[in-house]
Amino acid sequence: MSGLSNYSRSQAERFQRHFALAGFGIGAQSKLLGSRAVVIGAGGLGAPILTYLTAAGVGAIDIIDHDVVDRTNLHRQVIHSEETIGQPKTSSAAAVMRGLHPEVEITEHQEAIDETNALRLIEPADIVVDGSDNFAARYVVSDACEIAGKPLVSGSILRYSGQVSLFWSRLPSGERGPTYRDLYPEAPDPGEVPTCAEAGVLGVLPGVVGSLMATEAIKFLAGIGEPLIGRVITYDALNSHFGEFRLRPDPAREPVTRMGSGEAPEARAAELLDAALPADTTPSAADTENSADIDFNPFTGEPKQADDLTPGEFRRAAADGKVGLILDVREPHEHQAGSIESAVNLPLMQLWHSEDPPAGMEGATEEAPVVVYCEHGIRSRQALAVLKQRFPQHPVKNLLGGYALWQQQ
Ligand SMILES: Nc1ncnc2c1ncn2[C@@H]1O[C@H](COP(=O)(O)OP(=O)(O)OP(=O)(O)O)[C@@H](O)[C@H]1O
Repeated sequence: MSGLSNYSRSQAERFQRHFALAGFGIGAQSKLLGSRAVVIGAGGLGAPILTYLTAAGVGAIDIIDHDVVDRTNLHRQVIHSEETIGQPKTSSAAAVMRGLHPEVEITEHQEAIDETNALRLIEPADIVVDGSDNFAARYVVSDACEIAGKPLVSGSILRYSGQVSLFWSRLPSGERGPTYRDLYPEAPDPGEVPTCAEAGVLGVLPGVVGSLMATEAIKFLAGIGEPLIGRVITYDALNSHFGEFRLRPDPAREPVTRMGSGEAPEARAAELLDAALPADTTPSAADTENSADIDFNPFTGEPKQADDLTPGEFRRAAADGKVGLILDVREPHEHQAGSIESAVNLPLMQLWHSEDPPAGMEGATEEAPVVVYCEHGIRSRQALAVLKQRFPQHPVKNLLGGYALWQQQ
């Protein structure tokens, strides 16, 4: 379907404002009508995602959710209603979607996505949109998308804040794009991060974050604009603040090749680092002998930023008592395997979901800032962006090249 003559009168009327939109028009609309989105979760995020994908004219939408509608869902899951309490969320949502756009092809999967069915469920997707609310589902969906090379719009919310990104492991350029595992390599231990049921969530928040997710999916399918690849948007409703940080694939992370294989055993971490580093970015002897001269992160190739400290600069600052707090944002097992003396461990995931400044941050000053580090200086840059956004009064620096480079010296 490409020309206007291919549209029925009612469809032409329905999409008139898209046709009139400069940069969109009949071409982009036709791409939407010819595409298929697979949406996981018909809950808080799923409600705006499913509604807007349907209204925008995505031709086929698969809904995956195993749950039934509960009254506690209704303060945010606005696709459901009092009348559908007790009914499967898939059919409750599908009824609203069919009312909105009868021509959309809806497939209901009333089942939980897991390691056994994920590849089958996402197989028909032109884009996957994850509106689930737990780590197990997010890793399964991310791993399946990485294996199948599917683009994935991912979002999460808790309390008053949320985040969105578009992960695509197999970029059209042939390069590897970042995935959820590059943002959060491993799931936190059970109980480490509270759920929305435990910590609460502002009812309107999934409306904002889910709408951002729907926007990214629609842009991607319609082929317009700049996709949110390699960037993570953060939203803090309490302070009315949008932030953004960049995300790159971790070169030390082994690509996921089969379901359930995503988490590299701890014992292999060092081996993986050596094996996965691109040859031309391995720190040379000269680089590591004189860290003051390093003006790039040898693990990513990224140039040194104004808020980066080389290992040499960090050592000198620490020796002069000019470090307020050393924050290790790696996972606890990484911290236990070896860490910088007096560093406080606060994994990135916990940092992200915590509202309070890390203990000890209050004392940080321009002369003695917080220094944040991870294994290769990738997660720590995300932590730095989060800390700067939330607590701008406390200066923060990033350890260039992370623990791996510091230790090599
Ligand atoms: N593995 C999964 N497969 C499919 N759907 C899932 C999976 N895990 C979670 N979901 C669905 O994702 C949705 C997330 O919605 P939301 O975050 O609003 O939480 P909820 O589970 O409905 O509510 P609450 O946690 O308050 O009981 C839910 O409808 C849930 O059933």
